[in-house]
Amino acid sequence: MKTKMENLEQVSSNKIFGGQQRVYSHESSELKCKMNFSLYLPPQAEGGDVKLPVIYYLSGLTCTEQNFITKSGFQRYAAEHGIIVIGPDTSPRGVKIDGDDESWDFGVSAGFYLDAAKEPWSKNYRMGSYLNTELYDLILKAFSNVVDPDRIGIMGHSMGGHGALVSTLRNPGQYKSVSAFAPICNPTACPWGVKAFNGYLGEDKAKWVEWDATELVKKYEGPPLTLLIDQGAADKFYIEKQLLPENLVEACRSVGVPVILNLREGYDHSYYYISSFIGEHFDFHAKILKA
Ligand SMILES: N[C@@H](CCC(=O)N[C@@H](CSC=O)C(=O)NCC(=O)O)C(=O)O
Repeated sequence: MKTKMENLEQVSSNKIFGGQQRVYSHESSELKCKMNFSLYLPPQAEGGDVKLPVIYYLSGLTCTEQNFITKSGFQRYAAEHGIIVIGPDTSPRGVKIDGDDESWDFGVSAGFYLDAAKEPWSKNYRMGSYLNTELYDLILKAFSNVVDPDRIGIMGHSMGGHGALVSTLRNPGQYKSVSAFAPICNPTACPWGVKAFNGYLGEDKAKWVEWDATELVKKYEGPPLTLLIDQGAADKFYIEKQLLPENLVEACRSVGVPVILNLREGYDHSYYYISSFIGEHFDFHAKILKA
């Protein structure tokens, strides 16, 4: 299938479950660097005469666009439901900033899907605007023959789960369905979040709450939404209180936002866990996006 944008380069394409798993690259104006993203076209996209729902999948710390497409097995379910799936990268790439590769939970591969406010990060680390405006608009334009702009959902894992929740709550109506695997639910109250927010946003905690799902849900006034949260009970990051799903559930209940928390006995934080339940998440999104 041809796209309508010259700023897009196809990096790879592999047939899987009757559809095409592709990777594209493009020059990002928000991030000021070249970025990859993955795109799965289910078999129903062939011919380009029907508009299909879309799900964005946001990966976690240390990931690129590759982890989800090679490890989760999502393509079987996307093909069954006829859903296009987009997977952005997790941070700007090829931009050298002092300290950007010193730790695995900050800098490269750890963009936290927010717009940094503090120098030197604020010039490039604008993953919030990149995801929710630049890439979102690019997909609508480049794949306008197959993408249904009114049926777009989002999901993610860990840092990407935080990104999915925050993107939905900050942009009411843009994503019609949302789910997350082991999300960082309350970053202002966990070590990963405190480190990232201090680094990217600075010391002003008023800025922090604007990127924290547990805080944002308390003020949510958009269209009705049900949050699906999945959590492995044996996940070391859950046990170490990096994820704090109970805080999000409590905040949702305090304001009457429906939330489902599935605690999965014995499962950890890995893609073994994600691949075990990815089908259930596709069922959840399909029910909303195809209603
Ligand atoms: N290096 C870390 C472990 C890193 C890790 O578990 N990353 C997760 C996301 S964690 C939250 O955002 C991940 O998805 N990894 C990629 C994969 O393919 O599994 C450590 O030392 O513990």
